[in-house]
Order: sequence, then structure tokens, then C-alpha cells
Amino acid sequence: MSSNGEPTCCEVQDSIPIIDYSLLTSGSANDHSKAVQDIGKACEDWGCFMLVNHGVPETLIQEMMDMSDAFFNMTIDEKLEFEAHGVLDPIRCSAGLNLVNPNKDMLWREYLRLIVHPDFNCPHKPSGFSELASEYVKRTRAVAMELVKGVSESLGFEASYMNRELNLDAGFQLLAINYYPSHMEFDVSRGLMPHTDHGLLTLLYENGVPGLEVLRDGKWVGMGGVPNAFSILNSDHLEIFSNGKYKSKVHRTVVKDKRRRITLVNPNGPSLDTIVGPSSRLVDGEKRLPRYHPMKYSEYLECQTELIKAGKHAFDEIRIPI
Ligand SMILES: O=C(O)CCC(=O)C(=O)O
Ligand SMILES: [Fe+2]
Repeated sequence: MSSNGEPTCCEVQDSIPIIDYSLLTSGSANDHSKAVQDIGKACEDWGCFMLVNHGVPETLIQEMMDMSDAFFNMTIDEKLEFEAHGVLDPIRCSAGLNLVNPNKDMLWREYLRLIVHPDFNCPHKPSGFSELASEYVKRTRAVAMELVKGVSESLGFEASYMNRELNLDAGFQLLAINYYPSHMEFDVSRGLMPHTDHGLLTLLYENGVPGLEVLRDGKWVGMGGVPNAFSILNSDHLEIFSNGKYKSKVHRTVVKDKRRRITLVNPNGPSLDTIVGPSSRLVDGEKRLPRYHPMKYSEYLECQTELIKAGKHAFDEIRIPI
């Protein structure tokens, strides 16, 4: 931290944990329990990790990157058809409107946010987008659900516990595609302000252009740079459910590279009607007091959207002072 309490500038470190997904899913009990242990340690100590050997084909990811590029290269008028409204709208596109934001300090990006589970939504153009995105989110969802099982075991529960408690079969999954234009296209500060994500785990894939940073011990640490790996971040509802054990990861994006950056981001959460509080298995009336008030997931999303405008966080509403 600097003397005024603000985090100091980014430091690149290579010690963000790396988890080998193939060990988690391997038939070997030893490999599996080592992976579960590593996931638990990464979630508790770092709140994030890189995931390698995840089995999502590189060609599929590359096609998604190319398709996303094609989407954002449509005209503003074409994109306006998918313009953002409410937080629970199935398709929300920023359509470059941030550019006219009077706040010159604002970091800039375009985004497209799709609700892809339990119902799948996608723009009807460019042609083939919907089929491709449907395949992509099917694959990333399978990875996320396997990771949640690993997280569940790492907390000392059976693998299916979190799925059952949080109704993940009807879980709310988004595909958010972020587009930070090349420096040549627009000479603006490109990035995303510090925040945490809602849901349990966020999976993020970048197109080889760095920018993601996570806050660790008061310093910004660059994340990414591992070939063909997903960046995985703890999110708000993992912190709530684990009663504060696995903290939601504060992250931001600062794009210094001149090339355009595209990220495919999947927040994975409980079903919208699930009331999420600390797991009853992690609290008791004596020593382990609940640290968060339960709140319905859909209400959390709505309240978070409102609170951001006031520079606050939904945690401010539900955290119980100790
Ligand atoms: O694009 C990135 O680097 C980060 C995106 C992100 O944090 C988000 O969409 O919530
Ligand atoms: Fe995020």
C-alpha cells in the first residue's frame, strides 16, 4: 500500500497458482485429492488461479475470439439493436456508448453480456455466432461445474453439496465479452475499474493481450500470460457461502498494450431464486458466527447494480460486523 492507503502500481509476479484440471478429473484418487487440496489452497490464499489442461479446444476458443471481433466491428447502429437496459436483460451490449461519457478519467471498453444458462441467449448476428457461443458456453460450464465440485470438497463437503444447496442445475451463467479497442483505433484509456464479480467462480480467457490485474496484499499483480489457460477468480457468492473463507477477488483491467484486447468471461452463479447465505455447515451458534446476511441472488444482482452508481458494494448491505 502507498502512504495514502491506495494500492501501489502493478507488479508482475509469476507465483499465481496453476491448477491442472486434468488431475481433478483423472480417475486416480491421489491426483484428484491433490488437485482438490491445491484448489482449496489457491482459493483461500490467493482467491484466484490459472487453470491449464482444461480440455476446451483451442480452435473453439480462437473461433469465439474471431466471432467476438466481428461482432464488435459491426456498426454502432447494428449493435444498438442489442443495447443495454436492465441487469437481468438476456442480451446487453454497451455499443460503444461509453465513448460519449463526459467523465474523461473513465476507463473504456465495449461489452456484450449474454445470459446463457438456464436459458441460452445470443444476438442473431454475425451469422453463426449463436451456434458457436452455445458450444463454447456448454464447454466452459462443464469446466466450471467440475471446479465447483472440487471447491465443495476442498471445504470439507461432498462434491455435490454446493450444487444441491445452490441449485446449480438451474444456475445463472453469463457470457460477458469485453472488447478493448486497439490503441490505433481510439486513443483512450482502456480498462475496467477495480471490482469483484457476483456468482461463485469467474472463468476468463484473454486473446493473448495482457491487462488483468488482481489485488494481493495491497499490490496489483498481473494475471494471465500462461498459454491456453483460463484465469479463475473467486466471486462474491463463494465468499458468502464459505462464510468468508474464500474471499471474492478484487480485480481490474489496465490495457497498456497497443493491440486490441478481447476477453471471454463466464461468471457462474446459483439459480436466481436461491437465497444465498453462509453454509449452515460452516456456522454454529457459538464460535463460528455468520458473517453475511442471506439474500436472494436476483436481489443481490439488482442491488449491486444500483450500489455501484453510488460507489458502494452489495457486501456493504449484507456483511455482518464482527
Ligand atoms: O476483461 C478483463 O480483463 C476483465 C473483465 C472483468 O473483470 C469482467 O468482465 O467482470
Ligand atoms: Fe470482473
